[in-house]
Parts: sequence; structure tokens; C-alpha cells
Amino acid sequence: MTPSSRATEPAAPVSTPASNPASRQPRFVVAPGGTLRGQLRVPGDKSISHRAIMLGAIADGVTEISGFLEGADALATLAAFRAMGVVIDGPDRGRVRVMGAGLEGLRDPGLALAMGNSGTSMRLLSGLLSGQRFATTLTGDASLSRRPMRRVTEPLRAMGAEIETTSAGTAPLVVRPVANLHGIHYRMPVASAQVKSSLLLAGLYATGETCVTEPAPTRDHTERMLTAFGYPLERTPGRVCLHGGGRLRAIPIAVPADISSAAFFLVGASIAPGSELLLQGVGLNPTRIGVINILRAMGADIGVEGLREEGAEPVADLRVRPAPLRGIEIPADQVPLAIDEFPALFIAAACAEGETLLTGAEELRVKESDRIAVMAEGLTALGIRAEVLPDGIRIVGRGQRPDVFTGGRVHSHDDHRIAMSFAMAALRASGPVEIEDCANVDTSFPGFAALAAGAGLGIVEEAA
Ligand SMILES: O=C(O)C1=C[C@@H](OP(=O)(O)O)[C@@H](O)[C@H](O)C1
Ligand SMILES: C=C(OP(=O)(O)O)C(=O)O
Repeated sequence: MTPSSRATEPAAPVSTPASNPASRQPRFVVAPGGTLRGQLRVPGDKSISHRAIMLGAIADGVTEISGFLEGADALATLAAFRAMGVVIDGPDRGRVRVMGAGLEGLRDPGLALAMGNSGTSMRLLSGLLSGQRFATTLTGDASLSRRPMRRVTEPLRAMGAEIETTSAGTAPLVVRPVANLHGIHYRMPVASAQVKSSLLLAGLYATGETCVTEPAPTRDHTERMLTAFGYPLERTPGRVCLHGGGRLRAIPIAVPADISSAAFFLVGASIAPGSELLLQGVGLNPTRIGVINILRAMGADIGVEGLREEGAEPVADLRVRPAPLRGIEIPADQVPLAIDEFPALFIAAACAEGETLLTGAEELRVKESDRIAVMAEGLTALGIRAEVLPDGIRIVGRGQRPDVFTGGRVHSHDDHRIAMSFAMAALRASGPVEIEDCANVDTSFPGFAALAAGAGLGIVEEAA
């Protein structure tokens, strides 16, 4: 079981369509039916792109990044380090050069750092900034300003950090300089790579040992990249420790294609008869492959070709063909390994024979939107029976029939993953699927509509 969020951490309230009547954002209109065919490479991994900038900025030497995700979230991280005096060239077609300023080389930005929609930027930076000699303010957009931050501020305070939140434990965050941070041994109540990474980054500046124990495995890109930058870490199953005061040595980083973005195409090609897709260079870190494990358990036909190691991460091409899917109870141990892919997996569940049950996933309620409530709302609007549970969802699949979904209009609630998931639903719909509020897709997947259209999805992005 994934432990629940603490009671002190409110779930993000969902904005209803009624509260956003005159959407001025681009929308997707997706024609029903079609197939997905060909070869494509989805953009770079968002988690790794953030970390490449962060570690490159505090390393000694020049970090050459290729495959960097030029999406709004990773660009917010890049802009924050530029504001702190780090010289960064690019991005230019995924290439970025970060002139490392060293661990002590960041400078007072003199203005608030805007993290936009990006939880990863805000939570990881709160740790890194706790060790600086200047004060910073971190702000977020409306969605990020609703998300729980005590999960990082409480353990950071236990390390001696001075951080202020609103009385609700949300952004803006004000991080003040302190004379000394000290390492702690922290057992995370929530399985969160963002919390783990935040504490490790603070730990670089702390005296003594910082150890983080996780209740279930979470993505380990920070640990892999720190090791690749030559920073000594001690890893045992479920636990990572480091000592402050070391140095990072710049290395080139090739960012793999993001499995979280590939997930929409894995689902789309699995549910659309006649499809065959080769997704190139996808990152297959074992802590990220829950979506493949779950789809395969449902009967999906996903082949792994050319498995290789690039940088510190395993990468492969994924070949996906349609297959009859069956509903399953999603194994608890897969939940953190597929945490961002559930909106796409719910579309697969609707196309499966029988029920799919997800529990232990209350974390989905505090992402960019309440992804349980928002997906249930959209699935219902498209004729699917979905029951909301406190920590998950039950979806009644409609099996092999060609028209699983009715056409209709759904709202993304400003959540990129919701918008792209419902775009794939059109492949098995009886009428057009219209998706409102799609600007946010640019946070993780710029160019989604064009790439999906190139593969055969009948998607049109209508300007605001
Ligand atoms: O560390 C990261 O890069 C991320 C960790 C996950 O969040 P949590 O750590 O809050 O689960 C994930 O949902 C997010 O998209 C990216
Ligand atoms: C939850 C996500 O990102 P973040 O927490 O960085 O906003 C996501 O990309 O699905």
C-alpha cells in the first residue's frame, strides 16, 4: 500500500468548468476512430531534464545536455538558475550547455523565482535553496499554489532550514539563509521522489549525513545523476544516504524520451485496431516502468527492442501493437512506478473487458488537478461507468466493441496529462472528442498535437 498523504496536506480543490466559463485556451478537437502507425520519438524526460539543469548548475565544469525537454516546466527550472547567475546556453533543439557555478556559486536572483505549474521545480529547489546564503521566494501558478508543500518544508525545517509557506502549507515559499543545515535521517510518510530529492539536494549543503527512507520505491533519477556527477552516495534497498560538503563534476547528459509522454501512445496503439508504433529511445528506468507492467498485465502487446544504457539510465525502443485488454486490480507495488500515467491507463481500462480497480493512489488527488475526480468526470461525460473511491477509482470496461466512448466534451482542468489522455480516447469513440483548456500540454509535451496527428490521430488544435 502507498501511505496516504498526511492530514495536514489538503487535497487540491478541483476547479469546475462552471468556475472557468470562458476558456481562452487552445482546445483539442479529435475525430473519432483512426490508427496510430509509424516511428516516433516523444520529447525528453521531464524529471531528468530538471535534474540535469539543477546538478549542472552546481557542478564544477560544463554540463552538455542533449534531448532536453523544452517544455514549460523544465524551462522554469532553467530560468530560475539563469536568474541565480548561472550561464546557460540554449535550449537549441534539445541542446543546453550549463556552465557550472559550483556548489557555492549561485547568486541572489533579486526577484521571486516563478515555478509556473511545476511541482518538481518548486519541491526540489526548496531543498537546494535551503543551503544558499541568500533568501529566495518561489511562486507558482494557480494549480501549483494549491499543492501541498509541507511534505518538503517540514523535513527541511528539521534540517535547520528556514522556510515559510502560507497558513495552508502552500506556495509561495520563502526560503531564508541559515548559518548551518544539518543532516537528518528521514522516513518519508509518502512515497515521493520529489521529497526524497529535495532532502538530498539540501543534504549537499548540510553537515553530517542525510538519509532518506522511502515506503515504496520511487524514481531514482537524482541518485543516478548524483553518482554520475561523481558524488558519493550510499544506497541500500529503500534507503539513500549522502554526506554534505562533496563536489559535483560536470558530465554530458543525454536525456531519454519521456516514458510518461510515451504512455499516451502506448495506450493509443494498444486500443486502436490496425495500429503499430515504434517509440524510439524511451527511458526505461525500473522505477518508471509501471505503465508497461500494468498494460502488459491487462494483455497489451509491448515489445522492448535494443535495450541499452545511455548516460546513467536504461533506454530502449518500444514496439506496440493492439491487443484485447482485460480489466485488472492494479497491484499496489506498481502505483508509485506509474504515478503520472494513470490518466492514460484509465483510458485503457475503459477499453478493457471487465472492471479495473485502482486503490492506494490518493497521491493522484494532489497533482496538477485531482486526477481521480477529473478523470471520472471526463469518463462519465464519454459514457463510461466510473466510481470514485477515496484513494482510487473503479472503471467498468466496455471491452472489444469498436465504440467504447461516446463523443463529447471534456475539461482538462488545466492538467496536461488529462488533456492528452482524452485525446487518445477518440480512437475508440463514436463521435468527436472535444477537450477544453489544453494550454497546459506544453508543460510536459510541446508539439503533442502535431506528433500525434503525424502518427494518425485525427487531432486538431484550435487556437484560443
Ligand atoms: O521527482 C520527479 O521528477 C517527479 C516525481 C513525482 O511526484 P511525487 O514525488 O510527488 O510523487 C511525479 O508525479 C512528478 O511528475 C515528477
Ligand atoms: C505531477 C506532475 O508534475 P509536477 O509534480 O512536477 O508538477 C506531472 O508531470 O504529472
